Amino acid sequence: MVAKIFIDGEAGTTGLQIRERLAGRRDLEVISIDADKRKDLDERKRLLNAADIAILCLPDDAARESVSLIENDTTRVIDASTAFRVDPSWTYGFAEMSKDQTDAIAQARFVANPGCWPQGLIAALRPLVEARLVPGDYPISYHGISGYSGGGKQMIAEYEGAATPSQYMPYALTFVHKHLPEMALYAKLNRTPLFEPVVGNFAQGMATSVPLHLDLMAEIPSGRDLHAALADHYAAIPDSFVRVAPFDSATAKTATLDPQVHNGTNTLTLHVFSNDERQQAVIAAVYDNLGKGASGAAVQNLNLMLGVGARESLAA
Ligand SMILES: NC(=O)C1=CN([C@@H]2O[C@H](COP(=O)(O)OP(=O)(O)OC[C@H]3O[C@@H](n4cnc5c(N)ncnc54)[C@H](OP(=O)(O)O)[C@@H]3O)[C@@H](O)[C@H]2O)C=CC1
Ligand SMILES: CC(=O)N[C@@H](CCC(=O)OP(=O)(O)O)C(=O)O
Repeated sequence: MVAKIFIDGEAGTTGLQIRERLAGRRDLEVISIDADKRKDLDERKRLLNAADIAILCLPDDAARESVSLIENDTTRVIDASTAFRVDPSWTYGFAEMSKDQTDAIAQARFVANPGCWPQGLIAALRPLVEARLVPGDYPISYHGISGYSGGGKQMIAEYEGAATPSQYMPYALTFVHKHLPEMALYAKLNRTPLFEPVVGNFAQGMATSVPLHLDLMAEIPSGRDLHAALADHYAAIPDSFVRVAPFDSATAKTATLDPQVHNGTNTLTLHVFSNDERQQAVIAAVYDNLGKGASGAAVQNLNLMLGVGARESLAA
């Protein structure tokens, strides 16, 4: 059976990159909405109900509207927005998060695709919290830089239309970013992280970091302990797109932290930097905001839900 896929929001930044990845697939048919009916409620409803899997690439309110338009009990949904990420009746679409998550996504009817910022934090911290190397109440700070496509069509237009676009723009300095509940829930933190995001003057890609004062841990881990816990976790995940850079090369090659290094792929690489004498470490993550951060992850989840090869349409 050829699965019917409808991308609601296919003309947006995330939707377009999903379309590109799915072009040429023979196991599925992308059913498209006419350009002049993109926001026509009846037409969206018709296509949402005709699809085997609907991928929502919309602002939160429009994504909620799409879900409410589904009247059958068969259309499955992957939602790229923030609307359902901490909803317990949805399955969180970060396949590498735990050993069971791949199967949970494969079976799920409603999958919430992860946010771009949360993925770097969850990838870096959840295995360390589960291994009790970092306590859940540790005061986490999370910093990162994203390409401007992270802000969708509007931010792309602002940057590409400006005579002198900002090179380095910190934002969310009220510390109430919409991704905080998702970060805390899935990284298993019971204290809200202090999050300081930055947008840079480049289109795509991101690099994030979590600094850790190891002397504040009950049992002080070494950098190698942190690295081993992360490497063991991701080695046990089938078809993981999360890689852990070798410990030694990570400390030697900071050039690999270029936020654009994984653009066009679905790879997320973690690096562990540490100084055991000073009892300090940083876990860094590098990935594409429109790869593993959004469109790539959506295709990874689609592949799991369709039961096809995990790497179909995805460059690693
Ligand atoms: N960009 C990124 O890196 C990431 C984005 N996301 C999430 O993915 C979702 C889409 O983001 P992104 O692609 O960046 O956003 P864009 O603004 O680039 O695209 C959103 C699209 O949705 C369309 N749209 C808006 N309202 C409606 C509606 N009521 N009915 C039908 N279509 C509508 C827009 O049309 P129009 O332009 O005409 O208004 C636009 O084409 C968001 O929830 C975002 O938070 C998640 C992770 C990363
Ligand atoms: C650079 C930029 O503005 N990024 C967006 C996040 C993009 C993203 O991840 O979208 P979701 O909110 O759906 O996860 C922000 O910080 O709000």
